[in-house]
Amino acid sequence: MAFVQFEEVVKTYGTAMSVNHLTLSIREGEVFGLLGPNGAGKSTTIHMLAGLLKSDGGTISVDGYNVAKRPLEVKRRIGLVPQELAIYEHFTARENVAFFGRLYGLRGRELKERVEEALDFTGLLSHDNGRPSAFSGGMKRRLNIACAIMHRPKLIIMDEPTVGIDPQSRNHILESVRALNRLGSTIIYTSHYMEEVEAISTRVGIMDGGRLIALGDKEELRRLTGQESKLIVQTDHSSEEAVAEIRRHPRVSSLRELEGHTLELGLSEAGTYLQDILFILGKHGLALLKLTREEPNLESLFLQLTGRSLRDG
Ligand SMILES: Nc1ncnc2c1ncn2[C@@H]1O[C@H](COP(=O)(O)OP(=O)(O)OP(=O)(O)O)[C@@H](O)[C@H]1O
Repeated sequence: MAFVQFEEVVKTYGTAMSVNHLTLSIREGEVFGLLGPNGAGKSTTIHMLAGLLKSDGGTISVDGYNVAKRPLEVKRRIGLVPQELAIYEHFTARENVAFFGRLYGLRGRELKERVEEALDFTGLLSHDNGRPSAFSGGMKRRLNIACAIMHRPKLIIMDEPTVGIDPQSRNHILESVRALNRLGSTIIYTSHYMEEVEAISTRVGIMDGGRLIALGDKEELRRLTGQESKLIVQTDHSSEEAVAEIRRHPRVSSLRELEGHTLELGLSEAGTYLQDILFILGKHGLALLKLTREEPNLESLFLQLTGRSLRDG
């Protein structure tokens, strides 16, 4: 059974449909990446899931509990890391995490242990008495995460947790997403950074204009693009014989000759090829100057589905 289930969920603002009949199942143990440009409906979707926003139609359930009918059961299972920081500047890091722990009903030794655990997990233990006003943007985000995970939720929802932060904190956050998942939490993660989503998600949903326009694991999405991997080969000079021979290789499905003694090869699915190509180049006395492989990515899939770039928004 799905751990998170959206069934024909709708949210409208005035006449505009921000979420348009969304049906989506997320299994327990997944790191689910929700990708889409600004305004796609990602935040609206997860705010409805977390019970912060009422849907105008359809149903959402978490672990079998209907979000509208059993909000407390759902909230107990969810840790939401919001896009806007939800921490108190005048509390220390430790006081912030403890504050959220009390909201979740934790007291005494259990509270103390969980605070320790959450600070340690987010790498903030040595800054526990510092106040967020003196923290970097990345440290504030990590504190935001500590507050959201301290009750060990089964489902962690992160809304663009790495926007505008330094690379070190970004890596720390991505690493903690993986670690939380290994510890058993299901993760839903929104982003418009496709590299990030590609790197950490087990499955990806792509939203645009309130609709889910693609869904699958990386391999399924790659097949959706219908695009091949490309190999770009630059040599010191050109040879027609070498080109003819490479063109006949069973894995080479297309070949384009580019400027500067460069070939662009489209590669079909199975089988080895690199050894053979290098052998052909050597046989015809060509020296290899540069070799790069380009994989189709989520950006190209989005472009193909919508005719727009993800980054354009
Ligand atoms: N409170 C609101 N009132 C009116 N329109 C809203 C409101 N909240 C969101 N919208 C609209 O709903 C649509 C989806 O917005 P949403 O914030 O869910 O997108 P998003 O994919 O999360 O984008 P971002 O990456 O910018 O957070 C947008 O067109 C937005 O303008």
